[in-house]
Amino acid sequence: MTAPLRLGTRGSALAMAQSGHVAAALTAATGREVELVEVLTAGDRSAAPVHRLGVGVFVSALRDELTAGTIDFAVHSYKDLPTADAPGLHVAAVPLRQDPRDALITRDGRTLAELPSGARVGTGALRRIAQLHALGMQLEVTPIRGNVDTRLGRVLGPDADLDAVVLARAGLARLGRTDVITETLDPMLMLPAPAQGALAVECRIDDQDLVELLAVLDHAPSRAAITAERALLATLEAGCSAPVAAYAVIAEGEPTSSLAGGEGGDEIYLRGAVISPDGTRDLRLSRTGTPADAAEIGKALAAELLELGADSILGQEGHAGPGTQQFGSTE
Ligand SMILES: NCc1[nH]cc(CCC(=O)O)c1CC(=O)O
Repeated sequence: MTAPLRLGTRGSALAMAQSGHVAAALTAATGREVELVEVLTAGDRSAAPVHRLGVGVFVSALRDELTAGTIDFAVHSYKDLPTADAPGLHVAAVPLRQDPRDALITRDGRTLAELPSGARVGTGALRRIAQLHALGMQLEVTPIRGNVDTRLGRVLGPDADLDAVVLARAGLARLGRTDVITETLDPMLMLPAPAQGALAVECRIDDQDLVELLAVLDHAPSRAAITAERALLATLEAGCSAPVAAYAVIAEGEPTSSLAGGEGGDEIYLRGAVISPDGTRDLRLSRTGTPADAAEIGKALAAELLELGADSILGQEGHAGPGTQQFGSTE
């Protein structure tokens, strides 16, 4: 009998939900048993704001265990992964992405457009703070952090002190809590974080059997979308806590018809934004191409944003220079 595969996971409800989901899918597809191994990360131990904890608090502990061989694979929220490659490790699968949009949860059921000026909206992510300010609604944006329940408590709990919070819809979906959502935000107004809603299933690159086994979980269109979004982020030399947003959609083309002489084929549509935290500078562009060119499309869109001055917006944020590894999501 083969020993169960050891899946390292953080202990948070969200991490356990997504690891459990991947474990079940792998067992269903391959018959291999999977055992969850809880790993404590510095991010779980500290109450400090994530942007101060810095580098990869939610990721590096799992990667250390992977490299050391105490676990066989790990599941990350893809948007929390730094753009730099992790030596010796490989993202063996990008499963079907969940809805990547952000969700608004309000205390009294008002939609975003119905919030009065001065309404207190909680979010920790610079990307969300910037886009909320860019709406020009004079919202009072309040930094918050903590796990999903803590954040929801700020607006739904008995001690609610905020009018609204913004959270990733995908996180709520994985926890079975979409019932609390007042409004799923239009990406034209609130463009998601690069790779939001996607998972990365990572193992050691030299574990060839496992690389092949995990590939059954890969969803090619999701991987192409994430490739484009993260190429944009990497080319901007920005990290997952920068006020950078990107969202790629893959449209399936008509099957090739020899009668019509059509080429058919899928198309990728990538939208990207760089917004100053106060919302006064708001660069948004989009680009289309074929999914096979996902990385090039992301790079090209980033280059266009840089031509329009994206670097000076990112520079205001203590933007690190080339070669600097950027970690640490405030999402
Ligand atoms: N660092 C927070 C984080 N990382 C991943 C998710 C859930 C969404 C996803 O998997 O993309 C969240 C919560 C949030 O943004 O509300």
